[in-house]
Amino acid sequence: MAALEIENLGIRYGTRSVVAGVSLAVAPGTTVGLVGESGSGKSSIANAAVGLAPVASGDIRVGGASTVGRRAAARAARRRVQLIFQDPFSALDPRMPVGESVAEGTLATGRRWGREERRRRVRELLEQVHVDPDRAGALPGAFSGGQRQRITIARALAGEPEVLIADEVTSALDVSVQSTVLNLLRELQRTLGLSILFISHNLAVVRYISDEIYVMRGGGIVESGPTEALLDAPADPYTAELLGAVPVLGERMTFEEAATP
Ligand SMILES: Nc1ncnc2c1ncn2[C@@H]1O[C@H](COP(=O)(O)OP(=O)(O)OP(=O)(O)O)[C@@H](O)[C@H]1O
Repeated sequence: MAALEIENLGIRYGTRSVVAGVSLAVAPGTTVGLVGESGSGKSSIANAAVGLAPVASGDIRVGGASTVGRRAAARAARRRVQLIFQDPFSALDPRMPVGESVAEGTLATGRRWGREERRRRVRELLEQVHVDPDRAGALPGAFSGGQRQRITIARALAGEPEVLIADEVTSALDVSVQSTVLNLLRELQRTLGLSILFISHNLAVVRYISDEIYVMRGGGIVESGPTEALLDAPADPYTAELLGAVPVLGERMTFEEAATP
């Protein structure tokens, strides 16, 4: 069974349809990339998975359980998904010590936490994302953009998600910092067995991290497949166009070179 399964999804804001007939699956412990131009509906899909965008038709399931609707079972299924947003500068409350932000993330587990147990958990999570746990009392302003993004990842992990949705998580970061965040996600996936839906408009970034890729345009999927097969022989002209716009990561090219627009 897929960790995340989107079936024939339709999303409408009022009368405006922005996503139609989208189906995709993330197998357990894998990363699926969702790539496409701005406005193609990627973020709407991410938001719909956690109940922040209106599902007009179809279904989104986590481990077989539907996340759509107001029933308690759907709310519980939505808690099994954590979303990490693009902007590490606005994602953390500037007046709240980062350790408290991470501690808040544990609420999504639905369990009660003792004070000492939570404190230990926050330290462990910060260590997991390579942020010094002794800095848990510092405000977000004391950290760099890359560190803040890692702290938002720690907060998402605090909810013990089965599925992590990363929406343009590297877009606001300098290219030199992007690869450290991507490598962290790869490492966490290995150690925690996470399933990841990784959303970006940047094909080089998606290629670096994804086992499979879905290409989106105008609210629908135009093509999908295993990363290398899809990029070696794109069947859709739009994929070829996206591919033409970025240098290909090769043996001689570093991630930084390939990701620089
Ligand atoms: N809350 C909303 N209300 C109305 N329209 C919205 C809302 N959110 C997004 N849209 C519209 O839905 C369409 C898809 O937007 P979405 O953000 O999902 O695309 P995207 O591929 O993630 O693009 P980007 O990378 O720019 O965020 C756009 O035309 C956008 O204007």
